[in-house]
Amino acid sequence: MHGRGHRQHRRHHRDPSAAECAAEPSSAEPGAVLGGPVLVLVINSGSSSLKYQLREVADDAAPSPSEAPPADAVLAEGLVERIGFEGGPADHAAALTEVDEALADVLGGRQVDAVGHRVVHGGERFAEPVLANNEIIRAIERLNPLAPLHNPANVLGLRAIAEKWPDIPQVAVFDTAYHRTIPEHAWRYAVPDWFYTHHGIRRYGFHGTSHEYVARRTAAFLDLAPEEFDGVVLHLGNGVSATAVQGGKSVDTSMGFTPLEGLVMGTRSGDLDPSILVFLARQGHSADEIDAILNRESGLKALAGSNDMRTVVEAAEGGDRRAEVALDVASYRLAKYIGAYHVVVGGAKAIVFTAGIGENSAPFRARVAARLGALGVVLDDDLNAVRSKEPRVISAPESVVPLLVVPTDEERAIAEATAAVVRSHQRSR
Ligand SMILES: Nc1ncnc2c1ncn2[C@@H]1O[C@H](COP(=O)(O)OP(=O)(O)O)[C@@H](O)[C@H]1O
Ligand SMILES: CC(=O)OP(=O)(O)O
Ligand SMILES: [Mg+2]
Repeated sequence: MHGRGHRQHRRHHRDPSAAECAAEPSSAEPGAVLGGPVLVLVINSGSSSLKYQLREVADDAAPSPSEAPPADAVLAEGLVERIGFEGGPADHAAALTEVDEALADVLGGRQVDAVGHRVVHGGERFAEPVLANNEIIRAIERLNPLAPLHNPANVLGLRAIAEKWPDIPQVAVFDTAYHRTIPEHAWRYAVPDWFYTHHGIRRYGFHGTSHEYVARRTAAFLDLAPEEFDGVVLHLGNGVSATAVQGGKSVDTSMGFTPLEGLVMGTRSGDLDPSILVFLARQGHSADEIDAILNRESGLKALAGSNDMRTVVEAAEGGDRRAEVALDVASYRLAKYIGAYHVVVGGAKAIVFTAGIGENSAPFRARVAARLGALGVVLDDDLNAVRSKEPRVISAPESVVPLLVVPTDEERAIAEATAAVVRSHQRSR
């Protein structure tokens, strides 16, 4: 790993014979990948950061996480932060140039077969990953106002790559897609029809790539077919969302029209009385100000002064009252949703923690578990303290509903979806 300020680029060393064999089918001509491994560059652009991963997807890789991918599937990965801020690259195009430089070494003249982008908002139109062209990119751009922290950066990433590598197929993988199975009684807000018919205002839900991957991986861990899994998946990262999964499908989720609704997040408020917005507007705050306050200045950051769960937990352990209250508010709100979704799915077979906080913060998981006594949940403190990258049980054997930690891997899911789209496109030509 070498870092220049806010950059981290990591190259993974692998068996040279494997690299050679992988180099064979890779070419700018997408026809060459059919049947062979597909070399995918995964781009996950945030508002001011860009995560990437160079991954090889084996020809027999089904989009099922029941088996671990080969240890050497990831050739390189990295993170560029502070895009548009002092010390960071000027814009996403400049960030991509840095990624390009970091990858030049690893690729050594090879060309990637495809680029897979995480796109946060796919609106009503996109229910599946799609091959991106100018028209698709414009359609994604029209959704920018619905995911202001995310979609503009996703569009920039798609355009910058199209300019840099015009012949490489690009696939957009949508956070909203998995939630297209949510029934109308769960997606509809109780407002006049024109909200929906004129503005598309409904619950869409996000983090779908992660929720779907984790639901499938959990089913495999429990020895169930994906469609036999009913449970509650908690994606606790910078953005936080809970999904009610029934029969392997999303039937409700805590984020709504935008990724602001629902739970307490790093910098987002989650649920609040909508009258608060009207009140603030009447006090003279502009729409942009209100938007910025609720998306960037709220959540843990507002309650405890930091959006980083590690800092908040340390502060609470050191006796900081604001941090203590922040953890109480966040864990209480999460427990309420878990209770609701246990009802929604007709009895969860598991409650599953994932993403940065869910996978790593034993103290936060313990605070949530402590509020689930009415469901018969019993945490095992020793199991909860185990640090591992593997799916695991953290509840006691007598727990009526088991608590699990199941690591997510959005990059793997995006890479596999991208390879599948490119292959099916080739077959249909
Ligand atoms: N070892 C850890 N212990 C506790 N919290 C952690 C740990 N590692 C990461 N986190 C928390 O995870 C959150 C970020 O989650 P992540 O899934 O990486 O977010 P995103 O991908 O949305 O940027 C932060 O609140 C961070 O503090
Ligand atoms: C949709 C969303 O909130 O994404 P993230 O957690 O990456 O901010
Ligand atoms: Mg995330």
